[in-house]
Amino acid sequence: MVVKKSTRRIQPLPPGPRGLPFVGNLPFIEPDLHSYFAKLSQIYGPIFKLQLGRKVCIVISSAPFAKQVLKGHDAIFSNRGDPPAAAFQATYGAIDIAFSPNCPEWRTLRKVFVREMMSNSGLDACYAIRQEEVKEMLKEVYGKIGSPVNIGELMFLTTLNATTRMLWGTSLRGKDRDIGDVQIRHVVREIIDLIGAPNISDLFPVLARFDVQGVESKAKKHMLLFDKLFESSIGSRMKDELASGEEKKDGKVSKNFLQFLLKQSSLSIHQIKALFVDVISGSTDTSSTTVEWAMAELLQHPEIMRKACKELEQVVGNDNIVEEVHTVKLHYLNAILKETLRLHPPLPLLLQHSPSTTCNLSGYSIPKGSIVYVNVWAIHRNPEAWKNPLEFQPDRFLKDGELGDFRGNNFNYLPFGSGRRVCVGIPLAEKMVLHVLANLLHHFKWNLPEGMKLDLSEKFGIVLKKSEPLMAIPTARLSIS
Ligand code: HEM
Repeated sequence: MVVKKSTRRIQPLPPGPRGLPFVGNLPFIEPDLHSYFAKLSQIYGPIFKLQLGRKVCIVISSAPFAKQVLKGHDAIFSNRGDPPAAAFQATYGAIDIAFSPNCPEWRTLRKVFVREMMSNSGLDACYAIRQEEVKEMLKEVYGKIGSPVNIGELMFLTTLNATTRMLWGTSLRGKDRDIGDVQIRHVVREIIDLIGAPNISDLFPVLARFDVQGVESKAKKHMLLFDKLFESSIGSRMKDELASGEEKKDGKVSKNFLQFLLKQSSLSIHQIKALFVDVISGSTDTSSTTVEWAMAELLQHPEIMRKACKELEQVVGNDNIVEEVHTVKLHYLNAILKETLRLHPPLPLLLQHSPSTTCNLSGYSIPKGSIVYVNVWAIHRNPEAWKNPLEFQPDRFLKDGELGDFRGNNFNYLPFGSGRRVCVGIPLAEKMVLHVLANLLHHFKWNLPEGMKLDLSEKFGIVLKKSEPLMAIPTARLSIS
């Protein structure tokens, strides 16, 4: 009998540090994963492997590998694997956009959201809402002239109220509300923290049903409040006698997204709620951390802040408040936003990707179901791609327009990811962040509280935050208020 030897070569896994039996590399993991992974990539190269409990984790730290994952093999890698238990709870069983696998239901939900809410016409239809919320925010800051303002919180609540109004027509402001914006802010933050926190039950599937750290039960508890909020907004919308799809306010007719969603027979109520979780949690923490980092960098670089204010004077004029239409003409402010997203990408590792089948990347085998992180934080600081990468220099984006393409075509710059899983909220994020930032700079002069030193250190989580919230003191710049 002739035994034919297999000629197929077994591809190796990427290199990586040796771990211990059973737990793998878990005992050596440092809390700031983005910088820890960047350190490991200096030793093991642009693709390396860690064994975290029973899970294989692959970390990508270069533009060419990011391109292979997010473009070349995008169909395979545009899955999420087993989502963290907290994410599963928060998204009604991963039937949302962010944690669902790449499947027909996911594609439909993404398409509906992008086409109806994020299109130019969808966003134009609710411009008045965003403008009103920005005015509310300015009113609040005028009321705090001379006292410290928590910049991240200010942006968080502005985005939260604008978003809920765009979604279902009412904001969460007002003392007489059952569930207020501050309460929801707490829940959103808790849920995002729980999704980002290391959970032993996620890494050892045999432990999953024991919920060792109680992460799953905490997420369930927080979701009760969210669900109550959604139930009341969906319920009242369904009962609304004006369910024909229009809400009249001050004689104006405005539409909201829920009215449209309820008419889609292809979507279940659970999918609609899961989508709301995505939009609220996807928009608030990311946008608020971006504005907070931008303001922190501007306070650190007064000459850049002065240049931004000068541009505002020229484009907007000192007798006007900033409208969204102005923001496209604010080239320097746009460059400030891009530089902020480069140095402080709000999702430093994107969301986890996971191949639906074992796949080969430059000779390395990436096992089906492994967790793949793209360390955009490290890619954005690569000295081979960026001159003086650690310095805050918005001008770099003025000189070269293509450098700042954040829609996923430049693999050295991926603050919103790329490919099938690219962020669905880019148009809204861009509008809201620029609009708020422009108004904060145009209306007020900002200073740090007496004796306070600016701390630019980071705290890792799914969303990369400032370790200390930025407090800054406004004084009025303009005579209009
Ligand atoms: C500065 C603001 C924002 C930043 C930096 C940001 C960044 C990102 C990133 C990096 C991803 C993951 C891409 C990947 O996994 O490869 C993502 C996904 C996502 N973002 Fe954003 N985002 C922002 C604002 C928003 C807003 C305003 C919304 C909602 C209106 C939103 C909704 C989502 C959703 C639903 C996903 C999941 C997409 C999917 O898995 O198919 N984001 N975002």
